[in-house]
Amino acid sequence: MRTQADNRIQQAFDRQAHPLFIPYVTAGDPHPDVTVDLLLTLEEAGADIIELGVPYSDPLADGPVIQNASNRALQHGVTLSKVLEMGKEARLRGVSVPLVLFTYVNPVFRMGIEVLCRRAKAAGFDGMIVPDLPMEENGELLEAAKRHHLAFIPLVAPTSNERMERIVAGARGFVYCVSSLGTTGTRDTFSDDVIPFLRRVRALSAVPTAVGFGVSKREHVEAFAPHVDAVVVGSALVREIQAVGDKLLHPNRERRQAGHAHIRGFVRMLKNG
Ligand SMILES: O=P(O)(O)OC[C@@H](O)[C@@H](O)c1c[nH]c2ccccc12
Repeated sequence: MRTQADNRIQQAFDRQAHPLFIPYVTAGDPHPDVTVDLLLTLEEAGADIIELGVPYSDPLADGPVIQNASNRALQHGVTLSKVLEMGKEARLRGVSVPLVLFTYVNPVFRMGIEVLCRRAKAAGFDGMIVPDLPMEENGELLEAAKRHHLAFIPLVAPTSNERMERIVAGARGFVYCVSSLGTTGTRDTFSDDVIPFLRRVRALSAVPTAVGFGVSKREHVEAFAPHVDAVVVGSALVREIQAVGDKLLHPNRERRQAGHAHIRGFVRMLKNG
């Protein structure tokens, strides 16, 4: 039985041309007051689903770009609770694309799995990604997510091998295929075995598949497009946001709008070429 959240994410996959474009941004970077404006800008630019990252002090899976974004957000006191409030504000201000809460597992345990799932759903989130919670330990979160109609989106890596089937079997919303080992961060090229890996996951998965890690150029999107249902772009976008951070925070409205126009242009270039 498809739940409402699956439906909102599933509707995105049913209605939009594939691959969908899924940007990741760190909530609170460059400032908490800018985050919801950025979500509106990303939706205007054509984002089909948005991954909103909770900054964390020990982001093991992240490269320097997102580590720095997390640090900037943490300096502004951004917490999991505040990110949930941003989700609520985004819905009130008309963000309609599915929102996926991205968080490391510690903040989840600190808030409590049941409380987090209830509050995330109430705040308008449709799914969640928790990269440092292995399948063998995700049972309680999987159950709570299902109870609260939140899609639990697992990560699979080229090294998942025999665990891949079980990881994919628990997926709701979509499966996140990690293109390469190591941490997040833009890459110029990808190994030849990424596409066979993507095809393997797609053959196993009952839900759509997305590829992330390193996607930063239009040619990456074009190369992966036939083999996935969505592409995720984080670091390359976070880097652009940092580049126009001063504009996004400028007291002058025209300067702020120029910052948002830059982000819209970057997303459109990646998504549409
Ligand atoms: O930054 P990249 O290389 O474009 O990859 C997406 C990534 O940023 C986003 O999905 C994400 C941010 N932090 C993560 C940690 C683990 C897995 C995924 C992520």
